[in-house]
Amino acid sequence: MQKIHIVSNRLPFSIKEDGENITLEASVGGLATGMKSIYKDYGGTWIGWPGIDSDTISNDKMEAIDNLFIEEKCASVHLNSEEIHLFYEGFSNRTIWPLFHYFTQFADFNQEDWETYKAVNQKFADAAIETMDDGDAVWVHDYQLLLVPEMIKSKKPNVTIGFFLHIPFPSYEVFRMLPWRKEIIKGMLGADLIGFHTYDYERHFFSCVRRLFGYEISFNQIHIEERIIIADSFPMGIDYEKFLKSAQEVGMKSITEKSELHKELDKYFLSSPDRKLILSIDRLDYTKGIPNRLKAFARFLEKYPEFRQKVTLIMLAVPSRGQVDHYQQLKKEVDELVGQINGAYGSINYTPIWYFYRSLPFNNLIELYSSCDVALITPVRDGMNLVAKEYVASRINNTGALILSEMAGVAKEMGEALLINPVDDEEMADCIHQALTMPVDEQKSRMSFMKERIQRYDVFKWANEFIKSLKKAESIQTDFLAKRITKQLANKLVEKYSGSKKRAIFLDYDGTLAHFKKNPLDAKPDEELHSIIKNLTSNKQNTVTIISGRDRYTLEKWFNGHKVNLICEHGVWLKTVDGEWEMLTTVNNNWMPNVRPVMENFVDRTPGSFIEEKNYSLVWHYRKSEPEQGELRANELKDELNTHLSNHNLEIMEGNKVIEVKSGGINKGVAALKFLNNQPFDFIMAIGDDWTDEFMFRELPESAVTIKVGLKHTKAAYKVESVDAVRGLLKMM
Ligand SMILES: O=P(O)(O)OC[C@H]1O[C@H](O[C@H]2O[C@H](CO)[C@@H](O)[C@H](O)[C@H]2O)[C@H](O)[C@@H](O)[C@@H]1O
Ligand SMILES: O=c1ccn([C@@H]2O[C@H](COP(=O)(O)OP(=O)(O)O)[C@@H](O)[C@H]2O)c(=O)[nH]1
Repeated sequence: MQKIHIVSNRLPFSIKEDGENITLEASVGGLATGMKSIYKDYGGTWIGWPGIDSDTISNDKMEAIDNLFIEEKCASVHLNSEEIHLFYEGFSNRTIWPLFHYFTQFADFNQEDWETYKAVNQKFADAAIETMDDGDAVWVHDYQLLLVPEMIKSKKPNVTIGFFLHIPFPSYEVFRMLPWRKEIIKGMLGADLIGFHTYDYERHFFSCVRRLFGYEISFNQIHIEERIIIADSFPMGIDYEKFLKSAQEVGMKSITEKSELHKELDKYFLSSPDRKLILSIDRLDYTKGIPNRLKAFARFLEKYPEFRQKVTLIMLAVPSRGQVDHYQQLKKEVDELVGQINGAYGSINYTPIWYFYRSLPFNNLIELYSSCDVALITPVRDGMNLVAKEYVASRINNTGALILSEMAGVAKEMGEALLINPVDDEEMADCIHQALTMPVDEQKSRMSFMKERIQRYDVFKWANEFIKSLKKAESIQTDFLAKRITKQLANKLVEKYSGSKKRAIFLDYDGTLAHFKKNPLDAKPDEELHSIIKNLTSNKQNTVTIISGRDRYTLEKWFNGHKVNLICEHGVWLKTVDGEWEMLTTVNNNWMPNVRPVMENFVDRTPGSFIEEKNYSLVWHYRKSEPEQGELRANELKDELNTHLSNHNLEIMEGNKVIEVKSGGINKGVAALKFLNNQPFDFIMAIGDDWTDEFMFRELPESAVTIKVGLKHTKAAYKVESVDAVRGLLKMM
């Protein structure tokens, strides 16, 4: 990996104008802080939108701004009024944002917005492509740029791409509402590594990938024909030391050094020693649960009147996305609620809510964090929520209490906070009471646990862990490519094949010669496969064997007329070209009456699954079932079977969406060796796709050409990506 570039909607600087003078001001946000260490250390460029409407400024001024960005190793992507309206306010913030935060009733599905979203994503991708060399890596951020990974990958397959989603990834039941759901997933899958804040978002993503595309997922790897994609969770952190140090500095300031805000806070506490402050900070966004929070605060004042006059809520609402109607409506609602509550509970010398509708400079934020006794952070949904971590980091003596919504990603890491349901006014009101009356020892104990965690996993660690995984994703892909049969390697294998005189060729059927079908009986050989087998078997030097888990009647019917040997049921039966069926091993099936009812119970409980009965095995198929349920039940079934099988010499085999129970000691490896029977073959080749084929790969002599179909870990010497690639190779022979 050479340089690492960053692509995000916003650049990490904002433009400051003072008359004619234009300067850039560095953002202090978490993303900007974490990424600066990455793109500068790795000599990359940060590609993004400078945050201005290119229609509103002259070309000269735009050029001057671009040059300022270039000095900071940033490349700007210009957006005009229409693009800002349809891409940023439109598809990003009127479609994806509400939908991914479960505000389905707010989500617009507008074709024009979608078209512009695609076009603007292409603009970002093109800017990245122009900046990158082969071998570089790029880290793309967030929901505004979901299509960028695929757009880059399709033009530059030799760069490694990371993607991080900063907002929740919703459950499939919500995601499926999106008319362009497949395109969005395809866009993300252009990345080699996809990161989320929490495991819940990750598993929702996997579930969408499975349902929409049926791709195989093992552990956290998605297997697509020619690529492996890793998805993982990386909970974003903050610059812990910076918050801690700034809070220490604030604590040491003399009266004259203090800001106006800080003096006001001091005055508030001095006026009565038992006064308390509750803090609320967020962008004014409907996902942040501000109206519910206000109602709960009002309920608290109503339910615990002894706290009136003594407790004030400081509410900082930072203006955000003001052109989007739902944000305008929220502003109105919040203004009204604050007015009502202050009207109902306030007096000449007491204002229950101090409401600021603006952003505050960093130092003021620290003053608020360190002065407030309670932080009330109650989003209805939030990808992470860094404010919660910043509050904890700024509590230098470990006092204070954090009330946190269980719907924020950060709640997963903050088990010691007072976790609440953000729409439950009553619970929140009681929690406010609990926080305000919490003994100091308890505050310190809870706070110190949380602190330790956010100190360890800070924003730098977060960024470095992501890059480490990106490098791992790159090496997994390289390993695959090393075993992969390229055109060149295929030519070499064909040369070896042609130079040999007596050849044994073992071919698995499903997933190797034929694509999987929902109903296994539909996977019969097509014209192309018949002609491949005909061609291979017409060469007298070839001994071709189909070696499969299937029952003998099906294979005999399908390959009737071909000069091919058949090994069925994983090695129980053999039929040579002109011979009759013979058993390769002696087995009995007196265990079946015990096992069948167990499987039947699983068929009843798992819609779409069914039992296949072979002569010497029973198979439970779940390809047609709901994917997660199928896997869950498969594990359960294995567990249950183990308890029933202890008296028999049986084996449980896990194939591709099947669990097969058969007599022990039978497998494709044993069968292949018996078949070879020490004959002098000078070329042995075996191709297979699943776990049952690994027996063959292991047992055959080292000189054999063993080939795995798919990207999973294997004993085979080579890998090909698909059934079509297998057919391509066989056609060359
Ligand atoms: O760029 P804006 O439209 O002004 O919005 C500001 C940012 O809001 C979102 O923040 C998210 O990222 C945080 C850090 O990972 C996370 O803590 C929070 O829960 C998210 O909502 C958005 O994802 C960013 O792209 C915006 O720039
Ligand atoms: O006046 C303000 C208020 C907040 N913040 C910062 O805005 C970020 C908010 O991030 P969070 O993850 O909590 O929510 P988001 O707004 O990204 O959804 C935090 O780093 C705050 O310190 C800020 O810079 N100025």
